[in-house]
Amino acid sequence: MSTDIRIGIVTVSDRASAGIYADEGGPAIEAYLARALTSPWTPVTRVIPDDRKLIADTLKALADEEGCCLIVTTGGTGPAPRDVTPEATEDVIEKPMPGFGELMRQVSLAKVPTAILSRQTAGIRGKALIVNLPGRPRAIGECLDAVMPAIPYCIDLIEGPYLETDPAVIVAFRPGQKPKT
Ligand SMILES: Nc1ncnc2c1ncn2[C@@H]1O[C@H](COP(=O)(O)OP(=O)(O)OP(=O)(O)O)[C@@H](O)[C@H]1O
Ligand SMILES: Nc1nc2c(c(=O)[nH]1)N[C@H]1C(S)=C(S)[C@@H](COP(=O)(O)O)O[C@H]1N2
Repeated sequence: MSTDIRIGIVTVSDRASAGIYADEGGPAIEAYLARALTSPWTPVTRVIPDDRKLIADTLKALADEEGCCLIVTTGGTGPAPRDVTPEATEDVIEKPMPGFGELMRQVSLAKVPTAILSRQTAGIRGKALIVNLPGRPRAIGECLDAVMPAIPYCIDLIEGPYLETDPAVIVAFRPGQKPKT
């Protein structure tokens, strides 16, 4: 079992990558994970435009070369012509994990009726779990609160590192194990 926990954080936004606005999404994901995880980990961050091949190449590099066990993307999940993050994710994953998108849309719908416009998905590439989040920075906590309890066990199952969480923030669920409270 590796102890070097590396997590990819990818902002997919034409405007943030061009410097038209400051990227708030990547830092919000990093801040969320810094609160939720007690295991030491290293963020590997990227800010890139909405280009299908570039997104796919970035996800591949983070999984295969950077050794990230988890890669969280933000942005480019909607219906606009340039929104291609789910397609790029599907280009590189070996196993789709549709439950992530289903649950995130379900919880998001309680916050905003346009939650159904996000095509956010997730999947496994090698020993990495890739999870898409919508671009709006406030969507990050809304979505991660829902799926984070299942992420450490998912990473156990793909033979990644053991992620410990702060139970005051996220109670990680591992079947057969008493949850740490
Ligand atoms: N990375 C980000 N940092 C800060 N604000 C963001 C970011 N991504 C999106 N937003 C905000 O959320 C709104 C909706 O996101 P939208 O779907 O238009 O952007 P996107 O498709 O993710 O990025 P872009 O249109 O620049 O490629 C934006 O108008 C912006 O205010
Ligand atoms: N939790 C949550 N989900 C959300 C939103 C949000 O504000 N909060 N915005 C929605 C909107 S308005 C859009 S267009 C889609 C896609 O956003 P994206 O293209 O920025 O990824 O995500 C949806 N999902």
